Amino acid sequence: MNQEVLRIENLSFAYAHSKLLYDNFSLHVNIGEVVSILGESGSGKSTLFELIAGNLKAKSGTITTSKLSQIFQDPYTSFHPTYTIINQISDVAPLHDLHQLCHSLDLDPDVLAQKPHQLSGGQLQRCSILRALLMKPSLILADEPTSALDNITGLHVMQLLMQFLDQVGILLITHDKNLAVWCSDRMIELKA
Ligand SMILES: Nc1ncnc2c1ncn2[C@@H]1O[C@H](COP(=O)(O)OP(=O)(O)OP(=O)(O)O)[C@@H](O)[C@H]1O
Repeated sequence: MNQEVLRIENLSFAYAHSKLLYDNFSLHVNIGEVVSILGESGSGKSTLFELIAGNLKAKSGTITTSKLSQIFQDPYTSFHPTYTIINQISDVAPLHDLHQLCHSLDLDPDVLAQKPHQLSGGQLQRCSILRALLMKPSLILADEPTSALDNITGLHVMQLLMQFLDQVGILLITHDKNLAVWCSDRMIELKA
């Protein structure tokens, strides 16, 4: 049976004094699925994540979500610059599966003792995925997780993330249609 990790039903939302950005919008994500959200700048992709994360309140409709973790576009701004990676990860997540996950993510555990600027963008984005997975989510919201990386590194990071689809569903924001076609079960194109 499909295990649903996100259900959005008849969502409507507008920022104050602005036109409706979402009007009766519905979407669902199951474990094992990658659902991509595409759309030009200003079409409301980041706003959707803010609504799902509970940082914004819908005007009407319902959003039902399982435990979620987020991965952001720029790994350098996802970590505090002055603390080591391991300090920042241990602040928010239990470390039981750390070594096994490092292995799956092709990450040398020694890099976790470093500070963010000492790592490459690809290494640091794998650290963001590590942090997200240690929180044991069933839903991952990934906002342009590969766009700060070169194509080959980005594809590798996406492949590593997709290994965990037996445990999670992924909602992916991307501008990259080729990436979306390659990795998605479903694609939703928002209009500005
Ligand atoms: N806090 C806010 N208050 C008012 N309007 C906002 C706010 N945040 C975003 N908007 C507007 O809402 C619309 C959708 O913005 P959003 O950031 O969700 O788009 P996006 O598709 O993620 O864009 P991009 O691809 O450039 O990141 C835009 O017109 C934007 O100007």
